[in-house]
Amino acid sequence: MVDIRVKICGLRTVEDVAAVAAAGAAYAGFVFFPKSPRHLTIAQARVLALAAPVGLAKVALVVDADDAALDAITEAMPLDMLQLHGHESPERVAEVRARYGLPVMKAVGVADEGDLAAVLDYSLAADQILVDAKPPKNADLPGGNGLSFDWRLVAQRRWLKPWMLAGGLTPDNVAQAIRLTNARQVDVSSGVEASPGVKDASKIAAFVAATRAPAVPMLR
Ligand SMILES: O=C(O)c1ccccc1N[C@@H]1O[C@H](COP(=O)(O)O)[C@@H](O)[C@H]1O
Repeated sequence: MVDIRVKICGLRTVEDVAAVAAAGAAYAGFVFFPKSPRHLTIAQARVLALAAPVGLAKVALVVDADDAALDAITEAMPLDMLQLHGHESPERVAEVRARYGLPVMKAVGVADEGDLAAVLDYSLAADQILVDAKPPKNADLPGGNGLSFDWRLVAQRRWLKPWMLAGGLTPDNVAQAIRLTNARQVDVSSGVEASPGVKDASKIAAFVAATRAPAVPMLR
């Protein structure tokens, strides 16, 4: 069976970190975006990053962050990856990667086929691509909205860089999403919450377990 690497994003407590590690996820995501119910101060995130066990990769999610903000985050805590979830250009992605010496994952919002061109645009600059649902116009958040896109758009795609599927994934639909898209990495935030910003350990465990289970054939 292929080992699917799971990222659980938007952790806010040390209990969340423990639940993510116990479930066997590969990545823990910390959100630095004040409008998000998952936003952390640097001091809060530092506590969580230091609580993460060896082997759980710590990802800082930022949205159009400037160097001052990234300096403060990266100097305060050990990190394994930066996730850029705003309108960062390929040039800015390359700049961030060079300045901080960390792998960079660039989020690309997808609503239709045309949006996939951006995956190529970022493929040289970024280490990984996060293929997420495009947020609705006037949404407060550029991600973490619990919305999915038509997975058939990325079905069986091969790209230059490793990619991660996100957007509206849940314990109930992730196996089907993996089967349809052949994604080897998946990312979830609201689908494992009891309420916005409040993670549910049983949903985290169920989500990771669902990525390990053989997917049932899709009914057409
Ligand atoms: O989670 C957030 O609050 C967030 C805020 C700003 C940008 C991105 C955010 N989350 C990312 O979006 C994906 C998908 O979220 P969901 O599962 O549909 O709720 C999430 O995994 C984060 O990487």
